Amino acid sequence: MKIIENVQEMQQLCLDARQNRERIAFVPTMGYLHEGHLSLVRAARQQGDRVVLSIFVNPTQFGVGEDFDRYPRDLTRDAQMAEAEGADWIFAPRASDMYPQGYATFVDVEGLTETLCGRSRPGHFRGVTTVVAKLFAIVQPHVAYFGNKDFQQLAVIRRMTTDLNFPVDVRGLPIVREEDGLAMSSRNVNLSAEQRQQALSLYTSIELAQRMVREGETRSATLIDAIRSRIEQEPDAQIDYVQICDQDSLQDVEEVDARSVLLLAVKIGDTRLIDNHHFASTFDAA
Ligand SMILES: Nc1ncnc2c1ncn2[C@@H]1O[C@H](COP(=O)(O)OP(=O)(O)OP(=O)(O)O)[C@@H](O)[C@H]1O
Ligand SMILES: CC(C)(CO)[C@@H](O)C(=O)[O-]
Ligand code: BAL
Repeated sequence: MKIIENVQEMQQLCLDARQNRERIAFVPTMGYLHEGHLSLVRAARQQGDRVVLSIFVNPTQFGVGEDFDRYPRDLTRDAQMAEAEGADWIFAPRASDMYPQGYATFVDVEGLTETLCGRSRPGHFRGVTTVVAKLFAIVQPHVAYFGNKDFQQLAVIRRMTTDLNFPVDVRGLPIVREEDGLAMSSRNVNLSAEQRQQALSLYTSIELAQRMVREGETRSATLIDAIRSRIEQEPDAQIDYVQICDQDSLQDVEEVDARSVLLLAVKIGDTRLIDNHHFASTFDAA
């Protein structure tokens, strides 16, 4: 496995791979890998001749006062984990090469970015779509893998890919959870043992909502009240949002059906966590 830092070198390797008719499967990440990321690498390994994993803590998607400096980083550990899963190339550029002096171009997806994380993190998705557009141009993947954990991010990236005619097959894969249900996240390492317990309230409140829906409750307001009460029992929890939205428009819905998604963002101490649940599976199981 090779680690490439240089933008031009990465682009040339990928151009050559495409010329050799190799299928490029791409997994964009911010590193500090866990099983969630590795599930994407495994899927990419099955589909691609070349598996490219990017590791880049993208400064443009962090707002002032957010956790850019605290974001966990360990390239040596990441490289070992990626190699064990069969990644071919790690692309780990420097911020000054991705955004050199004079950089002036940004990609903005309208509508979908105005709610949920877009509302509480102004400018966040502009940074995400800008860097993903750049990564697509550098890596030129045939297929790219993202996690459903970042449900809104995936919707925004699909919109951008369609609107800008990127010839990339964007795929979303299921949320990987710890044994007790906590969604895996690089940020989980920033939780104290006590906060780690409290963080479980995101998942237990999702379970509560599922139970209520199975028992016949479909009013979003009632479900959201129950979820908020559950999370508010935790002393260090501060709810950013609890919303139930249509899977495509991301607009709030009053009644839950098989197209609805529950989305949560909660700060536990200084650590902001997200999670979600698509109710299609709840209705299927009923
Ligand atoms: N638990 C998970 N299950 C499946 N995919 C995941 C999971 N966590 C992250 N991913 C996906 O991995 C990709 C890279 O995400 P990223 O590097 O931001 O990791 P992260 O753990 O989500 O970090 P953080 O939660 O701290 O933002 C994204 O497509 C994301 O949706
Ligand atoms: C897609 C992404 C790699 C862009 O920086 C990031 O937002 C992430 O890791 O989800
Ligand atoms: N996975 C989303 C990256 C971020 O929180 O900035």
